[in-house]
Amino acid sequence: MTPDELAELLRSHVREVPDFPEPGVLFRDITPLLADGPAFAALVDGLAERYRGTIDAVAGLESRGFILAAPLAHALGVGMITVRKAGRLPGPVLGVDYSLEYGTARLELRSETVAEGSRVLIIDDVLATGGTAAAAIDLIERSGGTVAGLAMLIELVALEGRSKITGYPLESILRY
Ligand SMILES: O=P(O)(O)OC[C@H]1O[C@H](OP(=O)(O)OP(=O)(O)O)[C@H](O)[C@@H]1O
Ligand SMILES: Nc1ncnc2[nH]cnc12
Repeated sequence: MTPDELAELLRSHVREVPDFPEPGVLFRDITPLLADGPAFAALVDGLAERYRGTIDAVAGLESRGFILAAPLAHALGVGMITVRKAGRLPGPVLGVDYSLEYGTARLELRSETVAEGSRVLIIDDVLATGGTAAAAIDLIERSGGTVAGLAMLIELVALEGRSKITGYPLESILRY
């Protein structure tokens, strides 16, 4: 599938929900994509084709990133790293506080799950302000990994998340 075809696949399977989870936010909901077996499979296949042979692990960002990271890691035959919200992982963990389009949060990672010098692909559904992605980069690097790239299904360009992660290869399939 070409990048344009993948973008169209996404565009036709993402629902726009105004004022969720709070007034003023236009929420991009990927659940229609996940519920469509052939569409979800085509997306994972497209990502696997793009990254095959170039990475050693896939890091998924809780929780929607997990849904993408697990099948992609499986398709590539590499491990999956879980970057989780505060208090979910048994210690010892590394943690970092960050801000969201709506609210603040904390991400944690078990650094033992990142092999020294491994090339890690960070994946998530949406890049908004970039706070989550920047926090994940910080955790992977403090754990000894190398961030080989970031893959986002959707990039909300107006929120300028890309400016928080300069110097890292960031690819988004669909930009609004
Ligand atoms: O670029 P940012 O402004 O940091 O926002 C992007 C993040 O926000 C959403 O996650 P959320 O924290 O809502 O959690 P969820 O996946 O559990 O719904 C989304 O899945 C990204 O992880
Ligand atoms: N507008 C949005 N839609 C879906 N997920 C998001 N995460 C942060 N902002 C979002």
